[in-house]
Amino acid sequence: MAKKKGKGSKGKGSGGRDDSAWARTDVIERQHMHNERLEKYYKAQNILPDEEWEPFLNAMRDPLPTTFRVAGSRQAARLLNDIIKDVHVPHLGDVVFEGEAVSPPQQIPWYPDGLAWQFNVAKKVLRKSPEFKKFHSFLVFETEVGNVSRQEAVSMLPPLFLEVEPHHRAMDMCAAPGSKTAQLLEALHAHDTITASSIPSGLLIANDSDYKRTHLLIHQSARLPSPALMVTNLDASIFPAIKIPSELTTFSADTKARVAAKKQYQLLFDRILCDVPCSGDGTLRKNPGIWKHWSPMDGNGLHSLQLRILQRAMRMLKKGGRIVYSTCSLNPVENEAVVAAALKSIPGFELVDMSNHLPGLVHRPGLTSWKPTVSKEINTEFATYQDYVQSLYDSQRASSKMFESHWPPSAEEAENLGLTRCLRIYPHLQNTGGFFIAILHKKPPVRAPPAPTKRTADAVEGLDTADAKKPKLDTEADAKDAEGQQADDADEELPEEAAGEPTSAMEIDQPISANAAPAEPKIRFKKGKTAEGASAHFKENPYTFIEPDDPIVKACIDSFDLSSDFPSSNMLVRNPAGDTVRSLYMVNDIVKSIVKHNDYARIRLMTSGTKVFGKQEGTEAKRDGVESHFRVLAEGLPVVLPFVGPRAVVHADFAALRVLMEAYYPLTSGFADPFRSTIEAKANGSYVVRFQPGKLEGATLAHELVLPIWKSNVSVTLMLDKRAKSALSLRIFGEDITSAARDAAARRNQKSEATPEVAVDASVQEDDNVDASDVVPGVVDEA
Ligand SMILES: C[S@@+](CC[C@H](N)C(=O)[O-])C[C@H]1O[C@@H](n2cnc3c(N)ncnc32)[C@H](O)[C@@H]1O
Repeated sequence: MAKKKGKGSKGKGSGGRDDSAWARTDVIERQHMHNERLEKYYKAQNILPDEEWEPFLNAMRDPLPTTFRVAGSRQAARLLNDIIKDVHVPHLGDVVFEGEAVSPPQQIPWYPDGLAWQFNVAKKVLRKSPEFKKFHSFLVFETEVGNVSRQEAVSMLPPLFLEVEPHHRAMDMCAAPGSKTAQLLEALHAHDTITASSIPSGLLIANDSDYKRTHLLIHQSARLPSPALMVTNLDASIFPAIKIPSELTTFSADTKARVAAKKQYQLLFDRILCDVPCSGDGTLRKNPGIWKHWSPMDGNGLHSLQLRILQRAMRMLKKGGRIVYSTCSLNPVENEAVVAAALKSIPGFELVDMSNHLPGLVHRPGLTSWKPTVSKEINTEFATYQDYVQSLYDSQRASSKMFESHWPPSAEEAENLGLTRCLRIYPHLQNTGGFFIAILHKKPPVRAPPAPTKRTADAVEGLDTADAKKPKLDTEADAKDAEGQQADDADEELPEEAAGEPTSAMEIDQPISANAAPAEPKIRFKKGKTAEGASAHFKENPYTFIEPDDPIVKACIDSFDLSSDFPSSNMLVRNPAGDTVRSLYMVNDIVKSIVKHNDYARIRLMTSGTKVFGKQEGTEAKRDGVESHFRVLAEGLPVVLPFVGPRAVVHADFAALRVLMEAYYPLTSGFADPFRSTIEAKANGSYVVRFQPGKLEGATLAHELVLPIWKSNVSVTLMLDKRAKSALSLRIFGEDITSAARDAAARRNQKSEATPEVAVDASVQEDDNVDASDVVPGVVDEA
C-alpha cells in the first residue's frame, strides 16, 4: 500500500522540490527507464490504441522541454512577451551547440495570447551556450521577480479551464507551491494596469495542508500582491465552513429583506480548483526516479483522499459554479474513478465538455472503463468490487483498502455521467507531461411554479438546519451508499414553496442559523487529537484590524497624501498585542469580513491581503527625523498607487532612473534638474517616483514606470531589492547596470576559479537556495 499521508505530508504529484521517494534522486539512463508493472498496468487500462503505445513510452523517456509562462497582469505580461519575441528570440535563431543547430524558444500553441513558451533543448544547452547566456540571465531575474513562471506546460491548463473573473470567490484547495495560484490571482486581477493594481471584489483562498509548503505558496504569491488573497493551512477534505455576514451575500433584495437580516452565511465559491495530491506518474519525464519506484498501490491509496477533497469542494460550490479537478497522473483510479464516485455521491453536478476550449491543445477523452489492480503485482482479474470482496476471507474484508469506487461504473452509468468529457493529455501528443482534467459544473436551481404559501425566514433557516444535520457523503465508505442518499441531498435545492424567486438565497451563500452549526464536514481526528487541539497548535500571529483614526494610519494618509476613498478601515496588522507595528496590510472587503467573522486559528490563516506600508527601520529613519517612519513598499505600491496624492509623487526622467540603478545612495546633487530641485525641496521620507517613457543611449523605457524611493538628507535610494533592480535593468537596459551586479562581478574577479557561466547561477543560489540543475532557476519549482 502507498505510504499513509499524515498531516504535513504531501502527495507525490505535489510538484515543487520534493524530498520524497519520488524526488529526482538521480538521473537514470534511458535503458533503465522501464517498469514492468507500470507497462502492464497501463496496457491493461487500454489507455491508448496499440499503435500509440511505443510512441507514448518513448516520449515518457525523453527529457521534458523547458517551459515557462510570462506572468503578471495582462498589460505588463504582453509588454514583457514582446521583449522575448522581438529582442531575444531573433538572437536565438541561429544557435549551434556542439555542432548541432538549436531551436529557438517557441510559443505554446494553445496558451492564450502566446504568453507561454517552450524550449526543445537540453538543460546544459541553455546553461552553457554563450548565445543563451543573456537570455538565461533575463529569465533568471524575471523569474525572481515573478514576471516569468517556470512551469510545466500541462500544469498551466487547470486555471485556463477554471476561467476565474475578478468578482469570483475562488478557492485553490491544494495550492502549494503555487504556480496555479499565481495564474488564478492573475485572472482575479485582470483589470490591473501596468503600474496600478485593481482591488478585485472577489477572493482567492489558497490552501495547502503542508505547513512548510504554505510558505512556498506565500512566497510565490507575494509576487502578485493581492488584497483579495488568503492563504490557509488545512486539510482540504475537511475544509471548514467559512462564515460571512448577510451584507456580503448576493441574493435578491426581496430575499435579503425577509431572510438575511443579521444572519451569518456560509461562504460558497464560484470557482474551485482541486489540483489534488496524486501518484504523479504524468511527471515521469521530469522525475525519472519514478521509473524505479512506481507502484499502482500509490494511486489506489490516494483515491479516497482525492475523492474526499473533490466532495468537499462540491459541498462548498455555489449553484452555477465550476470545479476543475486535475492530477498529473494517468491512473484512472485517481482520475475518472474519483470523478465518477463524486458525481454519484452528490447530485446536481455535471461534467462540462470543454474539449474545444483551447484551440491547438491535443487531448484524448476520459476513459469509461478501467481495471483496478488489487495488488502491486497487477492483479486486475476482478471485474467488479463484489467479485473482489467475495474472494476475501471474512477477516480480510474489514481491513481492505479497496472500495467500490475504485471500480468503473456500468457502461450505461459511465455514459450518463459523461466521463468522456474528461480530458487526458499524453506525453507523445504534444511533447508535454501527462495530465488529467475534469470540469464539473453545479447546475443552477430549477425554477418551480410560483409558491402558494409565503416563504419565511424560518423556512429557509429550517432548511439549512436540516442540511447541517444531514449525514455527509465525504468518505469512500459513505460513497457506497451514494445512490441511496440522493433524495436527501436534493433538499439543498430551493424548497418548492420558495422556488420561483429570482436568483434567491440557496444559490448563493448558505445561511447558518443561530442554533445550527455551519455545514462542517465530519472531521475524524486521529486518536488523541481534537479540533481544538488542531487549532491550538496553530502558532501564526493573528491579524488585527487597525482603526482608520489610528495615528499610524493617519500618518500614512498624511505622508502619502492618500485620497478620501483610500480604504483605511481595511488595514490590518499582525502583531501580538503591545508589539510595535512593523507592517500594515491591506485587504478587500470580502477578506476583511472573513478575517473579522472567523477565528483565525480555526481557519489556520497563514496570510491575508498585501503588505503596503513598512516601518523604515534603523538609523536612516531616526537620523532623518521624519515624522512618519513608514514607507510605501514596492510590493504594495501598485495597490496603493491609485490613492496616492500629488504631494507624495515626484516626476523624473529616464536619466534619473539610470542614476538610481547605478548607485545605492546617489547624492541628490548628482541628478539633473528638474528632478534635483524637486527632490531637494522635499522633506526626508518615502515618495513615489513616476518615470516618464523615453530613450537613453540606445535603451528605451517604453511605458511609465512607478517606483518607491526614500529621500534622506543628501541622497536618494531606490527602494527595490537587488534582484528586482537587476531584473528591471536587464529588461530596460539589456544589461545589469546595478551596483549590486558590479560588486558581485568584482567579487567574482577576486575568485579566480569562478567562471562567468556559473556566476549567474551562483548568485541566484546565494539568496534563494535554488537547485543548481535548474535551467531557469526560480525560487520555487513548478508543479
Ligand atoms: C499536485 S500538488 C499541488 C500543486 C499546486 N496546485 C501548484 O500548481 O503549484 C498537491 C498539493 O496537495 C497538498 N496536499 C496533500 N494532501 C492535502 C490535503 N489533504 N489537503 C490539502 N492539501 C493537500 C500537497 O501538500 C501538495 O502541495
